[in-house]
Amino acid sequence: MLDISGLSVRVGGQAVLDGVTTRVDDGELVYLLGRNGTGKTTLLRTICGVIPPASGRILIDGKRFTELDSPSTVIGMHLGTDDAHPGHSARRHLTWLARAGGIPTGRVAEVLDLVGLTDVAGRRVVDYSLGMRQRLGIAAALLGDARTLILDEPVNGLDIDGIRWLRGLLQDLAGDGRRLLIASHHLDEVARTADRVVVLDSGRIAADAPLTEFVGGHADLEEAYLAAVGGHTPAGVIA
Ligand SMILES: Nc1ncnc2c1ncn2[C@@H]1O[C@H](COP(=O)(O)OP(=O)(O)OP(=O)(O)O)[C@@H](O)[C@H]1O
Repeated sequence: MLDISGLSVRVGGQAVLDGVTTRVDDGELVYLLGRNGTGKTTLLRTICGVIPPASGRILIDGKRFTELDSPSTVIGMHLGTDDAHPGHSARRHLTWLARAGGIPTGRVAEVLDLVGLTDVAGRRVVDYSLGMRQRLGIAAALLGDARTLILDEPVNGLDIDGIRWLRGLLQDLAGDGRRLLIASHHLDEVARTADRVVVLDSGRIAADAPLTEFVGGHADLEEAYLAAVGGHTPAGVIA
């Protein structure tokens, strides 16, 4: 289980997350929604140990990130499409990540295959399209075969086939009992696959409910989302 409790985060002297409490259970596909600048990426980066929390607690299988012996085999992360050195090939990037994470390099070919990049694995990342870089980021997240997966807007840039492929992959991963927390603005995908949605608004949890319960009496997911964020102009960071 991924368990987040009373999490507050300050970035550049300003409060970005305030008292965030939620969890992702085994086999759950949870989408993190919210307006631009409301703290989704900050939450995902804090879960992945990139940003230290000001207060609160994040437990992954009962341990804090800093207590994990082999983080890449416990939590897989895709936090952006520009993580790879542009002059390196996908294969070289993943091999480096595998070595750094203590993962057998034989796994590289497996994840390249899983994301459909085998045929272009020798090409430099600078020549990759956004969709290909998304696939590479997803491959990196899958490298350690971790049971907790954190993905920041993985749908962006994927073509229609790619979106369909990713949908199936995410459902398979959740079906295997993995827990997934995914930030997204793509409500079509959320409506198709989410078990639960968590909505952030100005750094606080505005809603956290199973998809069917969240949509509830609203016409559709979009209406439910807009009701959850109050339909107001975003206030930016917390005062
Ligand atoms: N390195 C930083 N320095 C200063 N402020 C930052 C930094 N990173 C994020 N912030 C601020 O934190 C707030 C939350 O940003 P964050 O990227 O987490 O939002 P988000 O919900 O992921 O947005 P989006 O949907 O646009 O990706 C914003 O006000 C942003 O300006």
